[in-house]
Amino acid sequence: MYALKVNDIEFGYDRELVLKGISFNIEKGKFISIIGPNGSGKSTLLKTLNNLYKPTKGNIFIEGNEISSLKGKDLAKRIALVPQNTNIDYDFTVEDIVLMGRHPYKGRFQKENQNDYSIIDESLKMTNTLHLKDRPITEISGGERQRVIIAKALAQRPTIILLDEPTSHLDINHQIDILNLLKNLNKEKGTTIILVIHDINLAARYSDEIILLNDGVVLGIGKPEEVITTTNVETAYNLNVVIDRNKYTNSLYLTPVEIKKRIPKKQTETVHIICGGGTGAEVINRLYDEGFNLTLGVLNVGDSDWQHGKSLMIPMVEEAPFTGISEKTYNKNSEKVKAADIIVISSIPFSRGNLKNLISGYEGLKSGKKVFFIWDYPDENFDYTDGKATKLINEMKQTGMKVVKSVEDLVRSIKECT
Ligand SMILES: Nc1ncnc2c1ncn2[C@@H]1O[C@H](COP(=O)(O)OP(=O)(O)OP(=O)(O)O)[C@@H](O)[C@H]1O
Repeated sequence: MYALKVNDIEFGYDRELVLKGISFNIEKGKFISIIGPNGSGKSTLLKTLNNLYKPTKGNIFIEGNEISSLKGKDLAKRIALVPQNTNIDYDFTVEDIVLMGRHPYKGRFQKENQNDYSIIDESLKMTNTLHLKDRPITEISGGERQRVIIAKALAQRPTIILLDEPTSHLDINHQIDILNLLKNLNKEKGTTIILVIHDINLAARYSDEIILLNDGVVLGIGKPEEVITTTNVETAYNLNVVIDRNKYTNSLYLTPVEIKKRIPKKQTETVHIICGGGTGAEVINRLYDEGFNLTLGVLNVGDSDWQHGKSLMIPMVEEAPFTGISEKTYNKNSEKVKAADIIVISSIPFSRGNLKNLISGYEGLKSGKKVFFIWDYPDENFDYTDGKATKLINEMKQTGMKVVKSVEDLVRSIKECT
């Protein structure tokens, strides 16, 4: 049985629909983030999941029960909402606030009993707020208040906790603190956590699954790597990004990149640059600024030249990270070589992995293209291919490949022959 089943729901505040046919299932014990641009409907969705708003179409099932069939207190024993703005003006103590979480378990006029007080203490302990128990809620910090509101939700003893931007207004240290607390709850108690969050990198790091909302519809749902793709982020946020893995946490890491304005095209020639590992950056910049049409290849996804190419939106032939060039990729690169007027080989390492890149350049040369090689190696011991690469380069030189000493040299030579 699913913790939550959402079946084609629609909802709007006035005439316009804000949720436009949303469906998804959430398994018990999952940690789920809902992300999406401002106004995409995240908070509204969360409120429908807590029955604060009733969908005009579709159904929501909480642990198999249709949400509207559950009485207020029965619903509150299953699901707790930590709202976005928790400004409390009255001088309630922290303990008073957390006591409110026991409301669903009490009859009218019934006083709290010992059991309630031990659950409150346990909730305060879990959120590391026991020491604040007698303090007025108005006199504690934002981070502490967020913990206390979570403690109140815990005192409700729900199986699902919904949180609307629990980390907004918190510094990075307290953001991590709150997310670790939620992750512990999720792991130790099996509580299903569903939170709205703006920080995509934190969502990717903590979540089992992500729901990406865009303009009231689900644009993506699934594991972080299935949802956080350049295409989805571009569609939802209108943002050009590079997606990599964080080397410390190994979670997806997204970096927005500036899209440089393309200068008016001055050249009609296309230059295909064979590069990698940062050897292409300067060549790319110079030829880009000169207005040439550029293509790049073969670059492993995540490579620094790959990132550079992405940020300038240059078409390129890509290979999976840290893998050799497959036959299919090699053929794609050959297509780009054929389509180009000029081939530039940057001072790529003479490694086995790069032999195929050099061979592509050689093919271009044999088919009559102008091929330039930037000879910018610090010493003589750079051939890791038992001499194969050196032999190839020598043959290419004899076939007419032009060797240049620097990028400056390259640009001058290219301009001379175009
Ligand atoms: N109480 C309301 N009455 C009328 N319209 C509302 C109300 N609350 C939200 N809206 C509208 O519904 C749409 C979705 O708002 P919602 O707050 O759900 O988006 P969100 O994705 O949570 O946004 P944000 O990231 O900015 O918090 C917006 O166009 C918003 O203006």
